[in-house]
Amino acid sequence: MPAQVSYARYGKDNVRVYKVHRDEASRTQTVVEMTVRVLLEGDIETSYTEADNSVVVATDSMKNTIYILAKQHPVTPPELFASIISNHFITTYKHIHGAHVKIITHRWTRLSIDGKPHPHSFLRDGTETRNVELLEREGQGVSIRSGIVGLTVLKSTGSAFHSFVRDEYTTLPETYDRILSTDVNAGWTWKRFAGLSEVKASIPAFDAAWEAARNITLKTFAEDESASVQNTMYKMCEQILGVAPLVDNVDYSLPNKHYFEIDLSWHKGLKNTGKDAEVYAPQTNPNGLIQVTVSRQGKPAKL
Ligand SMILES: O=c1[nH]c(=O)c2[nH]c(=O)[nH]c2[nH]1
Repeated sequence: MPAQVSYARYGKDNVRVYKVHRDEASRTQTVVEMTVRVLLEGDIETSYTEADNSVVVATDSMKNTIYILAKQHPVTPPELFASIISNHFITTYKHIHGAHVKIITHRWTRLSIDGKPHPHSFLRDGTETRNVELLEREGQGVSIRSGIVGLTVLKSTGSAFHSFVRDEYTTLPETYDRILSTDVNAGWTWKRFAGLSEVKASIPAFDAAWEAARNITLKTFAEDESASVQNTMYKMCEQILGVAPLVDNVDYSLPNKHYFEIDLSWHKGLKNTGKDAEVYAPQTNPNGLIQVTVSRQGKPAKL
C-alpha cells in the first residue's frame, strides 16, 4: 500500500508537577500544582516509517526536561512557563520545528484560619482549573489560548427561555423563571507573539486577563436577567474583549445542565409546579451544549 505520514506529533502527557516557593522574609510558602502535556513536531517521519529512532527525543526525556525547566524558571504565569517549554525544545533540537504545550493549573487556595491567611496550608476549592494551550512553530511565532475549565455555577432564578421555534417537534414550555446551571469552559486567544521575549514582555497581562475573565463570567452569570445561555455568554465575551486588548477572540462552551420540575399533584394534590415549584429533579443527560467564539469586528476567528 503506498502510504505517507500526513501529520505526526508525539510527546508526554499528564506530567504532574508541584513547585513550592519559600519566602524566607515573610515565612510564607506558595505552591503551584500543574499537569503538563508536551507534543513535538518536526522531521520525525522516519521514526514512524523506517523505525529510525535517531530522530526521537524520548518522551521520558521530555518529562525530565519539564522538571528541570520548572526548577530553573518561574512556573507562573502558566502562559510564560508554556512558552519557556516550547522555546526550549525548538531551540535545543534542530529537527524539531513545532511544540504544543498544554498546562492545567489546579487550585490550591490559601487557607484562612481564624480570619488570617495561613503561611503554608491550602484548600482544593473546587474542580476549576486554569488552562493554557500553546503552539509554537519555528518562524511562525507563538499562539496561546488561555482558559478556565470546570467552574460549576448555578442560579436559582433570573433566567428565562421563551419565544423559541415552536412547531410539531416542540414540547418544551415557555419559561420565564428557571434554574440555570453550567460548567464554565471559557477561553481567550491572544494575538500571536513573535517568540518567548514577546511573551515575557506581556507577563502582567496574563494574570490580569484570567482574573478579569473569571470575574466577568461570575458577575455576568449572577447579574444578567438571562434570556438564554446564548445571550448571556455573548455578554461575557464582549466584556472580556473590552478589558483585554491583547486578546483577539473569546470563546465559551457551556453545557445547559437542566433541572426539571416534578409534578406531584397525583399525591394529595401537592402543588410543585410553576410558582409553587420547590423540589426539582437535576438531570445528568442529555444536556444542552451552547458554544460561541466572539472576535473583534474585522477580525473573524479562524474556525
Ligand atoms: O438557553 C437556552 N438555549 C437554548 O438553545 C435552549 N434550548 C432548550 O431546550 N433550552 C434552552 N435554553
